[in-house]
Amino acid sequence: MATKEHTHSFQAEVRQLLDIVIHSIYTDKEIFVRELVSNASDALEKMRLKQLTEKDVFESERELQIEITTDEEAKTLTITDSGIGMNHEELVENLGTIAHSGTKAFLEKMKEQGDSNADVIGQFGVGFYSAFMAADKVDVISRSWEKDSEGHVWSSDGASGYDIESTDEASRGCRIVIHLKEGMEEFATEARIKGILEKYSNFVSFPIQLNGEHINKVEALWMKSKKEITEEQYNEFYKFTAHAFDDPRYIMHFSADAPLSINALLFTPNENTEQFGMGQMEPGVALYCRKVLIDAKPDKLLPEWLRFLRGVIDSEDLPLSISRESMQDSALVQKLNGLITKRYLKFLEREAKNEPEKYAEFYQKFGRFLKEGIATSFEHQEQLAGLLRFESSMTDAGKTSSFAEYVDRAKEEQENIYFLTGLSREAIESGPYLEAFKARGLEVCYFTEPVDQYVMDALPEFKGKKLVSADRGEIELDDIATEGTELGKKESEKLIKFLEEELSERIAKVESSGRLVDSPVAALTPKDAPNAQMRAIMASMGQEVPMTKTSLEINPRHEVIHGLARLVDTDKETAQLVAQQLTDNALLAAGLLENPHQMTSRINQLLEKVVH
Ligand SMILES: Nc1ncnc2c1ncn2[C@@H]1O[C@H](COP(=O)(O)OP(=O)(O)OP(=O)(O)O)[C@@H](O)[C@H]1O
Repeated sequence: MATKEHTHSFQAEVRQLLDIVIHSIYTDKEIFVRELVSNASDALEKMRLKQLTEKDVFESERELQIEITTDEEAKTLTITDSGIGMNHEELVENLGTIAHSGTKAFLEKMKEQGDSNADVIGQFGVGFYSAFMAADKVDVISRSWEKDSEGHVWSSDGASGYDIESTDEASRGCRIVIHLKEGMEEFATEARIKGILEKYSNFVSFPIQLNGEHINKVEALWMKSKKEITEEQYNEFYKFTAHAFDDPRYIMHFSADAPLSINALLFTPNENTEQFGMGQMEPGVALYCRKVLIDAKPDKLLPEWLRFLRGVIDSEDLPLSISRESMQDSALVQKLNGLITKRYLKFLEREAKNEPEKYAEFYQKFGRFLKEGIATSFEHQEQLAGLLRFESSMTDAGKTSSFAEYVDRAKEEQENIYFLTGLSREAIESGPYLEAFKARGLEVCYFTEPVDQYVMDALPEFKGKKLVSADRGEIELDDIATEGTELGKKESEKLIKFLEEELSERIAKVESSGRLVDSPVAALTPKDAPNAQMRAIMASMGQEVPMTKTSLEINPRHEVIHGLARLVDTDKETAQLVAQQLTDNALLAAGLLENPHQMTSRINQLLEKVVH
């Protein structure tokens, strides 16, 4: 029963805010339910803490919960909590002025923009006052937890001010009655409210009853300690949040207090659906703030190449009202992104070490994402490079290795890590480049996926060792003693001169080197020019492939080279044919031969000479 009447004016800033809220064309009006439920949950949490220390609590036996009722006839939505409540002074302070910084920032921004831009509400959230987006009158019936406190009814139409009356009929906590304005009747229907609660408030720690039905039955597992959770619970939670039918491959659950307060539960799914040609996955790690959903599919929370992860990240440090648009620029979100990505990669490092076979399976399905990470940004390159797996000239077919293992196997003074890209292990091993490295005991990593060319182009080094493609002309390899006598210096110079003249249209440079073992010649790609793999990718993408002349390396110990050197003096015509054919052979082996048509007639000419 009301006994005393007060009439209060809103602080000027509140009036300004309400004016914007009421007249805004912001479409996501449902967020006011989230804001009010979140306030109720905060008030309950404060009550829970009070009960630990205070003896004299009003209605101390009352259950801590949120009750929501809808009344279609009266066009009202009522949200009741048994939290700490507010006394007269607190009602004036909290619901008549603007206290929290988020709303202040909101008003600043509005002033800057000078109009009631719809998006801005979504960017900042306006807490309690958002109720006026849907209401033409709001009653707050509240009684503080303190024993000697009185109950009050705060009431406003969101215009100039509000009334506060005392009442002796209030229970502890807050009952907020939203009188819906015309066109907002949907918020008085049970189904609509149920949908909103399921979307935003599924994991609120206190029971939420909607018209007597308990709605939020799934626990916010990520806020609990690992020890309290069974594998079964994790799996069930994964299925619930990721809409999955199978169990996850990896579960990573951690919490941290510094530098940010984070509770994260991340699931790596079993299958990579992108492998089945099902299109690009959507990001699926939801962002929460103290168990209240901020965004179910934020696309800037983690790097794009982690889009396969599912689960939840909860950070107390984020304002509840942070929205999709403002997330991208939020320094906090960027920090979260960096921290969590690092943690996840560390997690994978541990898994790879402890259970290499399980990791190999993961890598087979999800390695592509790690490679995407290397190719698209520098930020986590070193960690990502450490997670790569590949076959090499020192592993058996089907067995993989890592860069760290490569470095362990290499001699300490070896400054480079050598690799080759190709279509398959066989293609690389039958190519012209490997023999020089094999003969010197140098390991070469094999990369056989088309995307590898981009990955290796983007990756300059691993832990101080340069990554060098073994088909590059500028690599200096030590001379080694192999069988056969070397061509004399004079003959060699003469032969090189002849070859450079004869091949000038196709070849930039001819050199004699100790690199080759079994082949008479090899074509090497100059520095910075696209190699065979890259040229194939460019051509398949319809890009113009630049003309680059390769250099030709000759093996001064090879019989064919010795023979050719003799022919230069004795039979120039045959020498020319042999030189051209050797070049074609080298380009063909390197995957660089663009015009094979002349080969057949040339081979026929050579055959004629042989059978004569
Ligand atoms: N159900 C409630 N029970 C007790 N106090 C409440 C309740 N709802 C709101 N309040 C008080 O009113 C204040 C203002 O609420 P409002 O929603 O505008 O901002 P906030 O909750 O502080 O900020 P935000 O919503 O951005 O987190 C709260 O800080 C709280 O003290």
